[in-house]
Amino acid sequence: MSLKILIVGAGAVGGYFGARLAASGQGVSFLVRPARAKKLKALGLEVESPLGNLELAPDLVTADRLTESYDLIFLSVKGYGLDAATEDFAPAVGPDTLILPVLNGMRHMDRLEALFGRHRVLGGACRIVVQLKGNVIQQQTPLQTLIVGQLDGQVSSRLQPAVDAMRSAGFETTVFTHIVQDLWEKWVQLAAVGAATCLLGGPVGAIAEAPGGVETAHAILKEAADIAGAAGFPPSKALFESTAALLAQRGSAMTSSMYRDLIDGADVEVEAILQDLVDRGHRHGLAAPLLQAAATRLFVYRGLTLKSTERAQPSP
Ligand SMILES: NC(=O)C1=CN([C@@H]2O[C@H](COP(=O)(O)OP(=O)(O)OC[C@H]3O[C@@H](n4cnc5c(N)ncnc54)[C@H](OP(=O)(O)O)[C@@H]3O)[C@@H](O)[C@H]2O)C=CC1
Ligand SMILES: CC(C)(CO)C(=O)C(=O)O
Repeated sequence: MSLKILIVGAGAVGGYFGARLAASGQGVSFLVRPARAKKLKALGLEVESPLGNLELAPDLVTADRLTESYDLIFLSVKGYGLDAATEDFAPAVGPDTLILPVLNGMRHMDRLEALFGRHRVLGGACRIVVQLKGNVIQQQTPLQTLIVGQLDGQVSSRLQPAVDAMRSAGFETTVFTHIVQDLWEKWVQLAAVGAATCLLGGPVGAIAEAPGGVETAHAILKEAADIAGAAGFPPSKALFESTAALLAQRGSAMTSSMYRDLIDGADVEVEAILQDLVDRGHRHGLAAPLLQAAATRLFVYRGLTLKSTERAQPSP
C-alpha cells in the first residue's frame, strides 16, 4: 500500500529522500515555495548518486493550494526556516498524520510538539551527505540512514507503514524506543564535527593532521558531551569513543552540512546546532568556550555575508 507523503523542504535532504521514495512507488508530493516551484517545473529534480542517478518530474504543491491531509510529513527545512514552514504545512496535518522531522539539533522538537501534539510528532534524524546545486542533488557517499521513534517510546502500528516505506526505498532505517537519547547523541556528534570544521576551517582530516587539531576537536567533543550529560542524556561510551576516533582520522574528507554551507556562502544553522547547545550548558552552569567560539565565528560570518549582500543590492 502506498503512503501519501508530503516532503516539506525539497532541498538537499528532502529532495533526496523524496525522490527515492517517489521512485519506489510511494505517493510523494513536495511542498515548495514559488521560486523553487518554478525551477523544478522547468528543470525537474535530479539526483546524482553513487547508488544510481535519478531524474523525475516531481509532484509539486504550494502552500496556498494545500488543502488535503497526508499520512506522513517528512520535514527537512533548515532550523531557521521552521516557523514559516510549520505555518505553511499546517493544513496538511490531519488526525492521523505523522510528522517525521530530520532537522539537526533539538530545538524544533518542542515547537512541533506544542503545535501538532506529541502523538503526531516522531523523533527522527538522518545520516547522509548531500548538497543541492540548482535542481540537482549531489550525494557524496552511499550513506543513507534514518533513525526514527515515537516520543512515548512505544512502537505502534501507526509507525510501521512509514518505516516500511523508508526501507523499501532503500534507506537503512532503525526504530528506537529511546529516540530522544539517540537524537541527543546525534546532536553531540554533529555539533562536535560542525564546530570543529567551522571553527578550525577544514575537513576532519586536515584538522587531525594539524598540530593541536585532535586535542582541540576532542575538547570540543567533551564540551558537547558534558552538556548532554547535564541535560540528562549523556552519550554512550561507544558513541563518545567512535566520535573521538572519527575526529582523529588523518586523511578523512568528512565535513558537516553546516561547514559545506559556510564554504558555499549560504546561511548556517548556528542557532539550532551550536548556540542552543551552549545556552543549555549555561542553564546547567557549564561554560563551553570552544563551542561558543565556533558559534560566534558563524554569527560573524553571517553578519558579514548579509552585509555584503546588502551592499550588492542596487540602490532604490
Ligand atoms: N545536507 C546534508 O548532508 C544533511 C543535512 N541535515 C539536516 O537536514 C536539514 C535540511 O538540510 P538541507 O536539506 O541540507 O537544507 P537545504 O537548504 O538544502 O534545503 C532546505 C529546503 O527547505 C526549503 N524550505 C524552507 N522553508 C520552506 C517552506 N516554508 N516551504 C517549503 N519549502 C521550504 C528550502 O526551499 P527554498 O528553495 O524555497 O529556499 C530548501 O530547498 C537541516 O536541519 C540539516 O542540518 C542532516 C544530515 C545531512
Ligand atoms: C551526521 C552528518 C555529519 C552527516 O549526516 C550530518 O548530520 C550533517 O552533515 O549535518
